[in-house]
Amino acid sequence: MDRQENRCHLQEKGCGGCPLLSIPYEEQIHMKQKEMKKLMGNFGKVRPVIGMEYPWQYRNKAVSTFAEGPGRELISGIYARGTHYVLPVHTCLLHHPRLDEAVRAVRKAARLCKYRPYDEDRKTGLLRHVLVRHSLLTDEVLIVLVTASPFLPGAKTFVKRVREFCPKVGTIVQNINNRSTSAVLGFSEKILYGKGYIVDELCGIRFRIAASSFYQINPVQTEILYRTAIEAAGLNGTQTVLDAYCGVGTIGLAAAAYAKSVLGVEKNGSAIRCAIQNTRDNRIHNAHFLNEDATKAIRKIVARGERVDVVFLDPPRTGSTPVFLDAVSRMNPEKLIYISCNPKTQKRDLEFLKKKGWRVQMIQPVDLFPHTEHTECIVVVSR
Ligand SMILES: C[S@@+](CC[C@H](N)C(=O)[O-])C[C@H]1O[C@@H](n2cnc3c(N)ncnc32)[C@H](O)[C@@H]1O
Repeated sequence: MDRQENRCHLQEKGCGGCPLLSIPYEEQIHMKQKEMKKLMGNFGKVRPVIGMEYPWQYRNKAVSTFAEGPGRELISGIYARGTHYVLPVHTCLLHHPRLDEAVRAVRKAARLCKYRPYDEDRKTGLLRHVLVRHSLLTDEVLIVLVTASPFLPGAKTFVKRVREFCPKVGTIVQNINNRSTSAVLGFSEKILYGKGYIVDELCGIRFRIAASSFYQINPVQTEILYRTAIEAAGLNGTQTVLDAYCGVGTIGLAAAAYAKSVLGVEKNGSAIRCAIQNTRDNRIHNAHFLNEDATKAIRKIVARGERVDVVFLDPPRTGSTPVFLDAVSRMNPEKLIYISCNPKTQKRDLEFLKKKGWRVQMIQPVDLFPHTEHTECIVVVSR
């Protein structure tokens, strides 16, 4: 690995995005292995962490926050560690280069349109953040411009300029966030240009990704994650599958070819609309999706006396709920495949399942987030 790549001027200025950057990647993997063994070792053998061949430029998503520069010019970047001061970011070692190109285009167009950054204290100005997503399949970029109020003066000129400066921009969405919050996105949005989503491919399946849908940020490692999880499920075409916390349907739709049927459950409405459309676009006839809280959905399934053979669950960082785990346990599937980006809450949930008589069969960490302290982990559980 090129040693030069381990140097970043942003880190010296206080960027907290890559806390492990100064450590060689092989050593990072070694540290993550030790960490996972310490955390999960009581459940059984922890397989070697699957690292990334080229652990750079892997991110398909970036968020840049607007602020005022020293000469009152519009700048954008990330908050310096532990502060509310925005560090200007022009390039990042972890971003796909198209993301930086798109953010530069937005900044340049916004300056030409004389847009001002939103000031949280004074409640003045317009622009809060820009979120960009890139598709490795089409090389297209989705731009989400987050504004504090709905009116975007000269929106047509803004769109024209952004497309001139970055021709790979496939769609531009305006998201309105007028709340006092650290959350990036607000609840309402309008499409300024294009279809409002981009299409990417994982495991041979095409996925629509809308502005507010969850989508894994490292597509190369995500393919490895999903293939490993689906293989570990041991599907042979006869099993019924539940994909809980399914996002745009990625795991369930990738597993559908090996299952009798798939039911996906997700509480984000726009993600579930994408999931339904993704089944149609990929001509998958044995998958269905439900827009509901996963805990409520599983309780209803169990109350109806129904059961599924295999459960994939991939909850948010907070993990699942005792009610969900209890209901799944009572439903008694052959296998649970628990995928998590937060092994601490995963461990808590596994301890709950252990008390109900479940046993861990496989622990497979996958490094989805090189140069950061985070690790994704697949755990297979059965009775
Ligand atoms: C870590 S993501 C996994 C998504 C998907 N499996 C994937 O790999 O792209 C967690 C998902 O759970 C959804 N979610 C969060 N809380 C939920 C709940 N209580 N019920 C159902 N879905 C929920 C989020 O919207 C998000 O899409």
